[in-house]
Amino acid sequence: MSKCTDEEDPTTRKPEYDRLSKLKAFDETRAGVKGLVDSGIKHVPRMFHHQFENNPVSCGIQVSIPIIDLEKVKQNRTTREEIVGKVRNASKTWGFFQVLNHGIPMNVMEEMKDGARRFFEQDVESKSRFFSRDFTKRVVYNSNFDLYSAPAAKWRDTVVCSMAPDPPKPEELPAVFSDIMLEYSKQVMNLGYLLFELLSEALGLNPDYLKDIDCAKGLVMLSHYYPICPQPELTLGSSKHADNGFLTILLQDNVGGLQVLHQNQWINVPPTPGALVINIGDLLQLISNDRFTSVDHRVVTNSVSPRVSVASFFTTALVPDTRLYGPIKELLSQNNPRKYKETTVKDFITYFNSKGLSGTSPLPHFKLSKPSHGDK
Ligand SMILES: O=C(O)CCC(=O)C(=O)O
Ligand SMILES: [Fe+2]
Repeated sequence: MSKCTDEEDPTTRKPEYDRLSKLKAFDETRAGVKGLVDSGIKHVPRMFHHQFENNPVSCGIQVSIPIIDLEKVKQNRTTREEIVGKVRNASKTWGFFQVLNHGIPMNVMEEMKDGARRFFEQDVESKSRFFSRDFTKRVVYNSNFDLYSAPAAKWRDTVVCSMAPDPPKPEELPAVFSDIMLEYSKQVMNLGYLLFELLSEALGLNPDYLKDIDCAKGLVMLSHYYPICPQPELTLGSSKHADNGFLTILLQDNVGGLQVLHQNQWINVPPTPGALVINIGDLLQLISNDRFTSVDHRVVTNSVSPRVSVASFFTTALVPDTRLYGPIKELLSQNNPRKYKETTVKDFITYFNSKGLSGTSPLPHFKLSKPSHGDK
């Protein structure tokens, strides 16, 4: 076994552990976690070992995030209001829901997952062209965006691409999935517009409100590959975190592994044919003054099947933007005073990144020490 894998044979474990050089050696392979698995690794290297907290995993099949059927969203006022009510409840109590009949054709979703899988399953040389840690680049492939700052590395590889407001030219994207990335992201933008309308209405605002303040302006797409893991009990595909943007639309394959923290229990989000998973991000919680909730989630690994997911983040994190976001004034009242300071998306993300995916919410940092009745 080569040194870069950091694989530890328990019988020859050495007392000293130079974590940084292990991380560097791993990073320099540019082959990601998939490269470790392809090399035949039998033990999860120490840099991937996670501290597990005590929250139990719910074994009940009766608890699950809500599933909302959008089919009748444009049929008439009553059906629309019913759907808006479900979106409001789910966004408050769960921060997560799945949507069906959302308008993105099944074949586009399937091709997007196949395309992402093709990218990761090609040879290392082809992927290396996109290997970088500089997120100002249009396409960035690496393993663990916070490899050097997080307490433990995650068992996954990712390719990140900024798709809006300035869509890439096909030749800027990896050829193995450029066409489907463009098609899928166009469809995701349309679904995003609809979801932001429903969320605006759920807050009692006019349907265009959230779009008009640029919540749907930026789209960053993360395609994740979670290789098979020889010791799933030691590591995580994604550690506990909440998403920092406005909204996330997640496409997952049929393997499963995503869990949402609800009432201190990890609840599985079962793959549901044709469905997309939607979750509220931290910035939407902030501007809704806590009417919506950004909820912690994680991904567990397994030893049976690699998993692919595509997370589309509505965020202007990668766009120069000086707009200030604070609790929406129309939502504030004597009984509902403002809870947060204003921030730019850039400052919010910079603070978030300084913590890595450590599971610590950035929201308390932007909270006013005393809710304010001023400027409601
Ligand atoms: O792969 C998943 O199911 C979740 C990914 C995720 O949480 C993220 O990209 O923020
Ligand atoms: Fe996430």
